[in-house]
Amino acid sequence: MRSDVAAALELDGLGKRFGPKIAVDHVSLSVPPGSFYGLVGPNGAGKTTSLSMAVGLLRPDTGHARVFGVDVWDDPIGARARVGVLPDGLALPERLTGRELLTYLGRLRGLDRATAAARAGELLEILELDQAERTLVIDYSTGMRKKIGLATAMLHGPRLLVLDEPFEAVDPVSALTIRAMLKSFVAGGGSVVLSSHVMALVEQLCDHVAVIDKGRVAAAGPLDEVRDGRSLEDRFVELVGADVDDMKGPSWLAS
Ligand SMILES: Nc1ncnc2c1ncn2[C@@H]1O[C@H](COP(=O)(O)OP(=O)(O)OP(=O)(O)O)[C@@H](O)[C@H]1O
Repeated sequence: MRSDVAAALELDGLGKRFGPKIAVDHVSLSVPPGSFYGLVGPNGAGKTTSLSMAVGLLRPDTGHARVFGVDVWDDPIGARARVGVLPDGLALPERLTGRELLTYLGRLRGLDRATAAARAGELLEILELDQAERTLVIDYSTGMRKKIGLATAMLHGPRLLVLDEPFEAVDPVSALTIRAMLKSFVAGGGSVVLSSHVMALVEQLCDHVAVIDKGRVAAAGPLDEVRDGRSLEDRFVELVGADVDDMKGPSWLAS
């Protein structure tokens, strides 16, 4: 496949088993370049496992993942240059300040000193982390870690961002900042794939969506096609087969 016409991200029959548990069962998805793609699914559906395989962090048992036509396992360096990743539970060097971390990672990714410093400063300011200039990453709150993780994903100027729950634990003002940043990234021709449990957010931000359930793709495509005239939440509940009438708390808590 030629990279100038390729999907931003293509998953082709990805599968992963952990012992007897089939976490991901032949997932195939195509993310068009320039799209804002949401991945939703119940807890344990296989979203994180799929995204980890998609960006080369976890080796699949079956299938392939390609970033702009570049196979993430055949050409990991080529693929990594094109994608920025916010993984679940990102491990960061903790004994650095946010600025030191971004500058260091920028240099590791081949940016010259001046560019690394300028991008670090700009990202810290946009994400409102510049106040934490003298704070070590180990002392960051969960939301601040999410924001610095997002900054590390963007630092090398990739054309695709793959973000596992980027809004989790982020305060509403920061969430607005991140949304605006991602929207302008897409408006400028970038592509975003993100997972989220917040249907309203996916509905507002994304133009494409995939519903993952029990390791499989239950539905995927343009948002309006997947919603099929309903809210995403209603469609989601319908697709994953939740019995809303049967939902109740423990009997001892009701009395
Ligand atoms: N390293 C692992 N070892 C064993 N089982 C795993 C491992 N990672 C994931 N699983 C299992 O694979 C399944 C899919 O997990 P995954 O984390 O991909 O789901 P998810 O859709 O991201 O869930 P959530 O929305 O709760 O984050 C789950 O049943 C999980 O317990």
